[in-house]
Amino acid sequence: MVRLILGSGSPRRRELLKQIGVEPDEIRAPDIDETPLKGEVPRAYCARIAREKVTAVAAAEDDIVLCADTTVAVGRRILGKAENEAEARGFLNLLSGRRHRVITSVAIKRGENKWARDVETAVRMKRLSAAEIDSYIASGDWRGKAGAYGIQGAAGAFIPWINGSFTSVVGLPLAETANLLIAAGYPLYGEPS
Ligand SMILES: Cc1cn([C@H]2C[C@H](O)[C@@H](COP(=O)(O)OP(=O)(O)OP(=O)(O)O)O2)c(=O)[nH]c1=O
Repeated sequence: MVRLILGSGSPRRRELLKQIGVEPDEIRAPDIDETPLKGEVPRAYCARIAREKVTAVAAAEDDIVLCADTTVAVGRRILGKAENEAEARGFLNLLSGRRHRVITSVAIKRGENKWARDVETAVRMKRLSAAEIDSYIASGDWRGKAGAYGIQGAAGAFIPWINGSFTSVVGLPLAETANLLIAAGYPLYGEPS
């Protein structure tokens, strides 16, 4: 039986996999430097980080390792996870009333073989009032989330429109992830005949 290692400490990614009936055999959170390179654009950054995460997770030859990275992009600007309330406020002020992009890159390896997909979704955030920002910051729900919001929580009320993949915004694009897992030999819908 093939073993699946989820190379992610994100509870969202574990939940999303569960949604399609996938329970990892093990969780090994990668520890890499997530600093963008000088002049690096968001999509290239996100793709690089997901691939670095999967490289960083040690696994046996026949194990499948799955990693991902979610990055919020405003033009060429990369918004990762805010470190404190002030930074989170800054992110929300920047996103307020604007369209931005959420990119999730998924990377899988099995032995020497690697597979990857980058999924981009356009998201519009309504213009936020001071009261909305204050209340959201106080809730703490921004913590640990790229761009300092989680569409799956209270901030869902701030997002009137997306074009793309909802599960990708939450942290793992399930349609693409399912395809990658199957390509790597994971028996998602039973053993291949
Ligand atoms: C935009 C957005 C991001 N997020 C989350 C998904 C990711 O967990 C997080 C982005 O951080 P990531 O660096 O992608 O992942 P992580 O640090 O949580 O976990 P790991 O590196 O171990 O895999 O933001 C939401 O939950 N909802 C949203 O709407």
